[in-house]
Amino acid sequence: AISWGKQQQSRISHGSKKKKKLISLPPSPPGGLPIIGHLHLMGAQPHLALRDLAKKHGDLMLLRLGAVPNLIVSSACAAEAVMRTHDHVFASRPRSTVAEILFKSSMDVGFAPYGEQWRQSRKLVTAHLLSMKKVRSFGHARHDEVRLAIARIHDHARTVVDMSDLLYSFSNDLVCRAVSGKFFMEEGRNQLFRELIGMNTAVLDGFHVQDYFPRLAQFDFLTRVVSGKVKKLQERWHQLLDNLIDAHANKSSRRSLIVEENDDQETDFIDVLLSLQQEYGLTRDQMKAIMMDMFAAGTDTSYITMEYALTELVRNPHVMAKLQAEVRRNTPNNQEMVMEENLGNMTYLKAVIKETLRLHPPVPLLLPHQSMVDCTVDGYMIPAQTRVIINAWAISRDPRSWDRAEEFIPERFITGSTVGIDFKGSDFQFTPFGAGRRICPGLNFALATVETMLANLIYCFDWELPTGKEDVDMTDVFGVTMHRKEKLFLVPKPFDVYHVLEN
Ligand code: HEM
Repeated sequence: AISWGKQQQSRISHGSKKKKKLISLPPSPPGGLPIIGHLHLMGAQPHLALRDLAKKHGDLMLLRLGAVPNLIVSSACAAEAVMRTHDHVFASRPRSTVAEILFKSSMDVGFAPYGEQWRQSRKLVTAHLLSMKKVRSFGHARHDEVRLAIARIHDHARTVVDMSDLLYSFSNDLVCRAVSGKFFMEEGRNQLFRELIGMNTAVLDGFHVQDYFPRLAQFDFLTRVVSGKVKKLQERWHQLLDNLIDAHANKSSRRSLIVEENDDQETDFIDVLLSLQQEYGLTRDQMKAIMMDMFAAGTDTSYITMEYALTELVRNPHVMAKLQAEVRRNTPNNQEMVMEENLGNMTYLKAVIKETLRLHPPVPLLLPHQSMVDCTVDGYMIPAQTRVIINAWAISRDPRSWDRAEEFIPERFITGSTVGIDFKGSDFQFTPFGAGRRICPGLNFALATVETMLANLIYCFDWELPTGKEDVDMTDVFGVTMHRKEKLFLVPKPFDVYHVLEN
């Protein structure tokens, strides 16, 4: 345990009695209060508050939030120490009571502590649900869903369209379709999914006494009320997912299709999980926890990325024009849509998406990590069971790593000193998907979704702000995922895609 002495100095000794080497804890801001510790310093925008504190106290800093010690990581170098050099120590997750109820004792991937159960689920997800091959096999489904979304926009062309709602529905429907195939639309299930996913985000985002004051929580009335609410939500999820699994299990012919490992077919995640049940010894609860993870992790994140990308494009007309030229030049002029095979040469599109993720990482503090044993990082002692918050948002706007860090300049990924920097987990100044053992396994799924949709939005329409609007409000709302406060309303003007060459 950490001793919070006068200077928050817990010193441990190494070596023989004669040669004692003292190692101190990372610096800690003054002003910690009894009981709540540094909680009051976090405010409504913790990513900003933590960045400002780090400027004064260092890139590795220790904060006590309630009763829990938190290591705050605020530079590329410190992030590399935690997610590469000592990744094996920091690859666990802290206990989250809400996640434990929702995901039945953390049988999922995202909230599970490091260990055999997590390793198994993670292997299953990366090898069978989110592999590159599997992502490619959803190409038709993606095109279908993009086509539907584009048709909806056409229906409202030249009027003000709620693009936030449209992009959210698109993202939601695509993940639902990947998980449960054509069943997701039946009986209005996509609406039910939408409601339950929204409720998940709300409970996972909330402040929960038990996570900061574990001992107090057992006597806390509010904790019991919240737990009751989460249990009800969990029951609704389980009813829905049980129905879906049963419907799939009854279609034995579909299952035999997968046993043949015919991955090019669009087989949904439930089909795959059923076919792997024996090999992985999967229980129903595990299957449901993994499915819920896909909804929780896959919907908001992709939607937020598309919404910010479109917002930045509208605010930066020269970037929009350059991207539009690239997308229209690289799409054969007899096509009504951009197909995935056309995306290969669209370097600027990829740079625009990178720049969006740099300025607006949807998960600004990543998911919390936790140390499993005592460890020395950068000369500081980090005790076992320390929660770790990586301020990816601050790091990807850090002027020590980025020129004109606050500006939207996709070109920085094509020429200059930051060319070639990628988000795949080896450039620690840019980790919107995390890095190391806990890196997001949905990266390729997300990219395929965002690239295809964005290319089509830009190809099929010219975009304008509603009359009377000069700019878009960029206020963020902080949470596990951070999104724009205001909805994005835009006016789409259809582009005559068959006359690209003449133009
Ligand atoms: C632009 C979209 C996305 C972003 C920015 C994103 C970002 C992240 C981040 C930051 C983490 C935590 C990494 C860490 O702990 O260090 C994560 C974890 C995870 N993501 Fe994503 N994600 C996205 C899309 C998706 C999609 C589409 C899926 C699945 C369909 C997905 C599934 C997961 C899962 C299962 C985890 C937990 C991994 C683990 O704990 O081992 N993500 N993601």
